[in-house]
Amino acid sequence: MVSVKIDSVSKSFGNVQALKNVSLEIANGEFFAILGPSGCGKTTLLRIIAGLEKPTKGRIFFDETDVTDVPAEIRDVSMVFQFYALYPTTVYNNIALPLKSRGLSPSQVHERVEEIAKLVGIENILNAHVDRISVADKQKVALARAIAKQPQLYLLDEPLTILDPVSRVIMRAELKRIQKELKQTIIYVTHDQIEALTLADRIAVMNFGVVEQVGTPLQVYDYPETVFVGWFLGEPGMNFIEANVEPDVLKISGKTVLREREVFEDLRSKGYERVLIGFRAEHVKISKTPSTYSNGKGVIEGVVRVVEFMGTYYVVDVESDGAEFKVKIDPRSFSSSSIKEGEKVWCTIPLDKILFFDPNNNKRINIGGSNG
Ligand SMILES: Nc1ncnc2c1ncn2[C@@H]1O[C@H](COP(=O)(O)OP(=O)(O)OP(=O)(O)O)[C@@H](O)[C@H]1O
Repeated sequence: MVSVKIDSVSKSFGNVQALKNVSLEIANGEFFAILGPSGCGKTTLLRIIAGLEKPTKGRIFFDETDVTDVPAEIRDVSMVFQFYALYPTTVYNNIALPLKSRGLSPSQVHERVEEIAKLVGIENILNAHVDRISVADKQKVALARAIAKQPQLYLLDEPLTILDPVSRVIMRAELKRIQKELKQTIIYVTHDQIEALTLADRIAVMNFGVVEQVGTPLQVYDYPETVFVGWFLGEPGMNFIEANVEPDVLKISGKTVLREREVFEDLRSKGYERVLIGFRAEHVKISKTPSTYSNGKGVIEGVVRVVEFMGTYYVVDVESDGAEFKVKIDPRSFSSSSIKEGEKVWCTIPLDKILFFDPNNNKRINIGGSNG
């Protein structure tokens, strides 16, 4: 297994700049996810790491070795794609072929096929033709074949996207188990935040060819460095509202929502008169009884616009003088009769769950103390 260093990589296709100065370091044995919306450059980056695409600028290193000009065939990586491409033969042969080409003896091949099949959970279908197995099993065979190559690096490009929702959840858990046993470096491309958050040791969140943030799942979720990362992660994404900073209070549309001298002195000393406040829907407490701001919490008055039942939770859209935000509520602490559309509500947010962003560049402002 290897570590991977991506050093200032850019890639253009004609006028399209698919990657803009991307730098990342992936540690030995790390499960590293590249997460972002469609078209953000994830696949291009993976293909550059595999050697299937050349960067316009920048270098790629495996451990200390510069592999930028090393052809794909000798980079010793295994790729698993969204659409598996299997040999039209039995499951057994699909796993055995890479082993044979590595020069293993027939008995070694047999032993290893059984080992890998067991690891991936396909030991019962070894004799089946790949045309006759389920989509989820086909993806498992693709993974087993990748493992049989015993590469120094695994590259997975949306391997679960093709599966139905139920198989996807099962395979996600399986992948996590397999990775724990494999203990290999894996780079995993996905647009699915749940996959990235549940599987990865660290995540790079990308947007428009740029890496917006790299961090552990908790870091990127709790302390997004940019508005995009806050918005992209979470269901629903983070709320953002523009607010005015006064010497000791924060106001939204002229109404005080937070009184916290230290924080606002800090913001004003940094030159901010306006900021974006960011907070997650699940950190808001909604109430029909009036509440006022006090130390350690902010209060936003508003009117309920929409109440949506999402199965395991409710999302309430609240409007406050033109600003809108979402509140997430556990059904156990909510009866749909209690909060109705059109009603006035008071929404409380703990100060340590409020982040501040620069409205000019959409980056998070570091506040001394609890704000990351
Ligand atoms: N061979 C190519 N020729 C021209 N443009 C390309 C090529 N490959 C990718 N692009 C463009 O580069 C940008 C990034 O594409 P890429 O496939 O890397 O994104 P992605 O994040 O993987 O998206 P998706 O999840 O939809 O595959 C897109 O605008 C895409 O149209």
